[in-house]
Amino acid sequence: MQDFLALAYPWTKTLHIVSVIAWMAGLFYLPRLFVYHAEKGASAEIDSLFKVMEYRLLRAIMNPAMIATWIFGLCLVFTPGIVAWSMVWPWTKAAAVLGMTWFHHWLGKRRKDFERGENSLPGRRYRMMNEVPTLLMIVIVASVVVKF
Ligand code: HEM
Repeated sequence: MQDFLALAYPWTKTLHIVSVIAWMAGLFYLPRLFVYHAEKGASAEIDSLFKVMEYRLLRAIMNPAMIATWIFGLCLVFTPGIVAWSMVWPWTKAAAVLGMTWFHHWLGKRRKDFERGENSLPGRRYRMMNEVPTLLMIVIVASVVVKF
């Protein structure tokens, strides 16, 4: 298994980065949809259009992309010689990735609130929360590139 992971390393990393891009696109876009939904979703027609967009973005893109990111990321973790747990970067990356996964689930809960017509947060709050994935992404990319 270790030999296979070492051989597959460039492809595993390619698939990891591709899944990360798809996941991040959704993590940036879904809170933007929530901003507009919270502020402009008054008419029944607009409300149901937002609900369909949010459902499809989460189910068809973000959930599969998050699962693929985790699978290929864990394959990289088990590839021999890639992660040195004595260094700091694997721990900062792991903490930020757990934060990103929490944020994904938080968005999923807010989507259900909108679906039930029970959203209680203003657009301003979603604008603020939109900064969370940006900050986590900076920590993650610095961790894997600088490798402090
Ligand atoms: C979900 C759990 C994740 C795990 C277990 C994981 C794990 C890993 C591992 C072990 C590497 C290999 C580092 C190397 O080849 O030196 C890697 C590479 C990378 N990861 Fe992740 N990762 C995860 C999520 C993410 C996320 C959310 C992002 C971006 C926001 C990300 C961005 C990257 C990038 C850009 C690389 C390539 C770095 C390079 O080779 O220069 N990863 N990941």
